[in-house]
Amino acid sequence: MAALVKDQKRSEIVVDVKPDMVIPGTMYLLKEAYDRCGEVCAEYAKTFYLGTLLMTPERRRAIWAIYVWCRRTDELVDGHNASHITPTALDRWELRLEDLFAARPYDMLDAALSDTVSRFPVDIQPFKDMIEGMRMDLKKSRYENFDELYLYCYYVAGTVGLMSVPVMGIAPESKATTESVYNAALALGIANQLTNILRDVGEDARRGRIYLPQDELADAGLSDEDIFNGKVTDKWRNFMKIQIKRARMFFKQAEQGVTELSQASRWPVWASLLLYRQILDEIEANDYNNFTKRAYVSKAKKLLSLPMAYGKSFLSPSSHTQSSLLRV
Ligand SMILES: CC(C)=CCC/C(C)=C/CC/C(C)=C/CC/C(C)=C/[C@@H]1[C@@H](COP(=O)(O)OP(=O)(O)O)[C@]1(C)CC/C=C(\C)CC/C=C(\C)CCC=C(C)C
Ligand SMILES: Nc1ncnc2c1ncn2[C@@H]1O[C@H](COP(=O)(O)OP(=O)(O)OP(=O)(O)O)[C@@H](O)[C@H]1O
Ligand SMILES: [Mn+2]
Repeated sequence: MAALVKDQKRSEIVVDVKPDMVIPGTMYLLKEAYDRCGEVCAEYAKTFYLGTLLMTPERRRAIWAIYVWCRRTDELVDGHNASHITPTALDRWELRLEDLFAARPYDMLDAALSDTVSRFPVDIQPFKDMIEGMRMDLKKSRYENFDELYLYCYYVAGTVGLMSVPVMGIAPESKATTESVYNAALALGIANQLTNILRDVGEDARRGRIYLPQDELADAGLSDEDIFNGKVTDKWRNFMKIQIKRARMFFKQAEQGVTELSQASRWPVWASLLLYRQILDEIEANDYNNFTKRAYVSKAKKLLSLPMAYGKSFLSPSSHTQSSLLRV
């Protein structure tokens, strides 16, 4: 009898969690949709893709779906058709986002994300904020101070951290507050974006954009002209040292949070943290010439980072482990 009650309960949960099981054929389409998301991720971001291969299958495909939505959002303002993009197009993209969160996806790739947000407690706000970041990017090409730049980084990258945590999961044994884990995820997004900006200074300048705090440039005795001329001077080196130091601070802040994630998610996040942070080392190795040289991490270094990340993934979450060790 007890077993029967148990079975009854279990099947209720199954129906609750997987409404798509009801329509024959949907599961097959959904698999196709997720597979396509995986292909897009593999094509655009080998490093992230590699990282996701280390996750559990459910989490992996959910991260792929999130990745693809972020990539499509970014392509709206950065891709080939970007010059035709208007704020109205972004408004339409936001309506479409609301629809997919309400289980009304427009296309296959949206359908994958729609399924993901029905399975994991992902909030719509960071997605909306990312679109807001793209709106900002359309109308703004200078940042007065770090506060303004931080806000931009939150919109386009901090949001990715917030979207990912509910999928990656916090370790059940972790004693860290949920808030502190989200703060670390936010910090990793900011750190990645700051690194991305420092790597791409020359490329962005050629598009008339300077994602560096204007007041700090002035303090260093630098002007927009200096960036457009792209000459590596001591003033530039000193400015860059400060910017790199700040990006590393955000990576440091993120480190504490990675350890609180569920075991299977720690390795890929460590891997992406270590890999992305090394871009900063490469900028230094290029003697701060980020005008004409693109800092990149060699294949060998990328490969070496994987076992390093694996090792770090065994650092245990904050729990009573330490105090109980002390008690022994
Ligand atoms: C395993 C893992 C790290 C998964 C996250 C994958 C994911 C959903 C990525 C989305 C990335 C994306 C397409 C964002 C759109 C805006 C954008 C382009 C941001 C830049 C990314 C770098 O991309 P790339 O090098 O390809 O740049 P180019 O376009 O080629 O110039 C960003 C710099 C931001 C990326 C930010 C993150 C990946 C946030 C990472 C934080 C977490 C995964 C949270 C981890 C949790 C804790 C507690 C630390
Ligand atoms: N097929 C490609 N065509 C054009 N640019 C590319 C291509 N592949 C990579 N890039 C550019 O070169 C940079 C470095 O590429 P790399 O393969 O090291 O990283 P990735 O594939 O972008 O992965 P991640 O973004 O996770 O580091 C990328 O950020 C991207 O801007
Ligand atoms: Mn990339």
